[in-house]
Amino acid sequence: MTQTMAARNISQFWEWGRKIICVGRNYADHAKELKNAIPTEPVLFLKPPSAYVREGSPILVPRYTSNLHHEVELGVVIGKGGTSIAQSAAMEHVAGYALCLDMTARDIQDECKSKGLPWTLAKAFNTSCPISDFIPKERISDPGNVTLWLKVNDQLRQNGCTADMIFSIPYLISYISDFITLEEGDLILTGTPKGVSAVQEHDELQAGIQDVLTMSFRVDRENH
Ligand SMILES: O=C(O)/C=C/C(=O)CC(=O)C(=O)O
Ligand SMILES: [Mg+2]
Repeated sequence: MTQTMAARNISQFWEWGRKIICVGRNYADHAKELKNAIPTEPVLFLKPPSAYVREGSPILVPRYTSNLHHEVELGVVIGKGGTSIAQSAAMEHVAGYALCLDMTARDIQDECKSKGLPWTLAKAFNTSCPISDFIPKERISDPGNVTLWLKVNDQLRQNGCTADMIFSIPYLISYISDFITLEEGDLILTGTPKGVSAVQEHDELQAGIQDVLTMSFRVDRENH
């Protein structure tokens, strides 16, 4: 019997087990609301692919946090890998976008920061990266100027524009690829604008990118 491998489809990149590279403090208004200095270089951290959660499944509040925050972000999906990518060529490496949440256990992050420890348990737990459907590149003509918003139980909490990013998407792709080889299917989370706040079990989160797409997630408590 011959077995054929199903062709991999970038529109399901979250199934590929690739890297999720996150940029922090990339909006001055968010850096200020958390009393952080404006960065002079991108702040990077990682999430594992097990962080992905798709619409229809809940965001689970880890049992060890009592302050889980939402952060709405534009995700950039890499279509062509590379190392030391020039800024001028960076957009050729983009296959498309996704609307993403960088769920953050803020109390754990604060504790890690005060002890000089990594943010892994604050940022990389299961379901810490809710994502929308894949958005083909052609559907967002200027990713450097789109609005992102997030509501909790119908109340608007975040409403920002990617034009306010400190480091642009081409700059981030070039910067990251100097240190970490980018591969097809990797996702870059480009940072969150101001308005982050706590979510609770049973909350309903809705988020959107301009007139391109919306997504919804329910919050549940982890029960093991
Ligand atoms: O330094 C802090 O207190 C918090 C930083 C973040 O959580 C950074 C982000 O993930 C972001 O800005 O999107
Ligand atoms: Mg973030």
